[in-house]
Amino acid sequence: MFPYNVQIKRLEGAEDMPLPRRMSDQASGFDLYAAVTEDFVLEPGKRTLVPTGFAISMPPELEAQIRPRSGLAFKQGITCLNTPGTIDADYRGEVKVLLINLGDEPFTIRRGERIAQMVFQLLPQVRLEEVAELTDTERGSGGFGHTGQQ
Ligand SMILES: O=c1ccn([C@H]2C[C@H](O)[C@@H](COP(=O)(O)OP(=O)(O)OP(=O)(O)O)O2)c(=O)[nH]1
Ligand SMILES: [Mg+2]
Repeated sequence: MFPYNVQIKRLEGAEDMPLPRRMSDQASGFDLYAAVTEDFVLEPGKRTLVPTGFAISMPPELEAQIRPRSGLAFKQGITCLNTPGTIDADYRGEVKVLLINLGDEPFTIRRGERIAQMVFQLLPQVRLEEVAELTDTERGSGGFGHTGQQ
């Protein structure tokens, strides 16, 4: 049922941190815990890179996405600035979460709080092939709302 093994390594100073965790059996995301060493106040309109205290290694056909938690976004305006954040399969550094406060109030990031979630995705292996002409389609180059609003 779980065919993809992803290795996870706790980083120095994060021995006490919970590992990313699914909060229900079939949750898409593993919730990520802030590994800040002290409380950090994120003022409205500001952004910060939050450590998680771990690094991962996954098979090349996977990527991981860092996504916001909707509760934090709805209640406090806290989201990921670069959502979805991309964790490349060959990245071995600490997974970090780029949070921004789009709310009206300062938001305190505390160690051990769940601040985002990590979703693994299958990534098709693609190589780009340069050509002089592309195939024709009905849409052609129409886009950006060319079919109208309704
Ligand atoms: O939310 C994020 C986004 C990225 N990363 C790490 C893992 C990822 O593999 C690496 C590079 O991310 P990305 O490709 O998005 O950033 P870049 O600006 O293109 O940096 P690089 O030139 O290092 O690829 O940074 C995170 O830890 N959290
Ligand atoms: Mg990159």
